[in-house]
Amino acid sequence: MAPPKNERNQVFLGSFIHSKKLDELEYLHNTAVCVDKSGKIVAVEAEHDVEKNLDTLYSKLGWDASNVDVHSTKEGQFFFPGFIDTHIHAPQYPNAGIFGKSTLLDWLNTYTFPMEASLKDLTKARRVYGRCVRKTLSHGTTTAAYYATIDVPATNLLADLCLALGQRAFVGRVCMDNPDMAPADYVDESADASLALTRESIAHIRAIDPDYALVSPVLTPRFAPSCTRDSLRQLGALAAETGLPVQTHLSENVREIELVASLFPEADGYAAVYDGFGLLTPRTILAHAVHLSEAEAGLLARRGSKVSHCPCSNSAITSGEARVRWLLDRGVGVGLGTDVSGGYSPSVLEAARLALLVSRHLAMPHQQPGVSDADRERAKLSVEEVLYLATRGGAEVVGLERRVGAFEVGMEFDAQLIGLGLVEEASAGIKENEGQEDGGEDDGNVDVFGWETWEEKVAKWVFNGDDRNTKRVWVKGRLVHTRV
Ligand SMILES: O=c1[nH]c(=O)c2nc[nH]c2[nH]1
Ligand SMILES: [Zn+2]
Repeated sequence: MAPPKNERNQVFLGSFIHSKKLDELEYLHNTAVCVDKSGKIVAVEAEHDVEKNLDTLYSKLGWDASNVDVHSTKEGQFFFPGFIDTHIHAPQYPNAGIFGKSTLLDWLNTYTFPMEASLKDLTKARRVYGRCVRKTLSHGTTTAAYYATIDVPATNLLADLCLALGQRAFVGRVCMDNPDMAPADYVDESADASLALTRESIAHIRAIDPDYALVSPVLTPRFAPSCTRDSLRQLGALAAETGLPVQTHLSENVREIELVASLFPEADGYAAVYDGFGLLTPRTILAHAVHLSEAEAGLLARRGSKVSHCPCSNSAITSGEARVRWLLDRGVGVGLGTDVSGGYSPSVLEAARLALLVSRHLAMPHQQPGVSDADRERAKLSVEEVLYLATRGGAEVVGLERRVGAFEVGMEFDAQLIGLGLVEEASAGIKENEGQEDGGEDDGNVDVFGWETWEEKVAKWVFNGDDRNTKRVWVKGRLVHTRV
């Protein structure tokens, strides 16, 4: 069941920050963003004198003031577009933080497949998926591209929960029909069975959300080694038939790449395997893309396929550093993925901060032999750039760039209200835990003294912020999370 529809129009007043382009944030102060009952932004009035102009604004929009809810920011607060997690495995959520010293292929067998298989139990699946969706919402994730499991009822349950809890989502039943790459109790019986089950899950999602207004299916071959040629061929045909998005993994780990070369010797590289089956489309989300060749990056750019950069996972399970600047320079769209639970954190803010740090590693002198000093320096991503990847970049990766990612007329209102702790002059250094003693809000690790520029406040949020700063979250104009 979907959350109740808004019966009222809404005006959000105060400071709004969003990406204008890759390296530029726009700061809109004293601004009114008007959102109609359907969740669409119908007006953005910058430098709005609130008291004077609200009535004028309502009459311009044909709104009756008695049917409008007004939300204002408090000092130190700002609205930011909701985050887009372009790659996350909901059934792996209980394993977040559990990976030891494993790398991809042994990690899959040791931790991942057993946990995913166990979610055939729908009681367990409900507990895990409910927590995962609520937790990601609390971190400001308004859109998530989820992998579920091979199990249809559990996959459908994840879609139901996203709709009920109000998160915009892509939900994919995982296809894996290669018995050599999976435990006996966690594998599709055949390529035909894999496709039939996938169609079943698509039909369920179409039944609960006919226009895919909030939740959409996504075709999900796990990765090339998990799938037979027959299932990859049928999935490519299904992508062409339905126009549905596709998500899979690409070039994450060196041993995985060797495995792909041995399983698909006819293909000229890992990306070419997918291309040969029609799976590189403008709606394809490729997670990781750490070790791509120049030819593969060119192929992705020509096909319009996009990359989900997962710096947390790539660091945790020792996969490597994806070259984000290098991909962007070649015309490949990039967004951020938490990749729970290869990645240990469900937070896209954490992914943004790690994307920035990993880009600094690429700029270090011992890295990338043969690359010039200037090009290494260019690898560095800024605060503005990683926030772009977390919002507009992600929207492009999941094909929603016209609908979400910024505060623009015509877009839908997917947003988070961010609050940063202001250190009071009078009490600073006197009381301990002053927030709690005052009964005030817990603003976590971000301390703002009042003299910072807005650019500095945003940088402090990116490096020290967490879900304690995410006070409220809206999807399509509906309030879906309030920090208590
Ligand atoms: O990060 C990853 N997580 C997975 O679940 C997976 N499966 C194949 N390749 C994978 N990579
Ligand atoms: Zn993954």
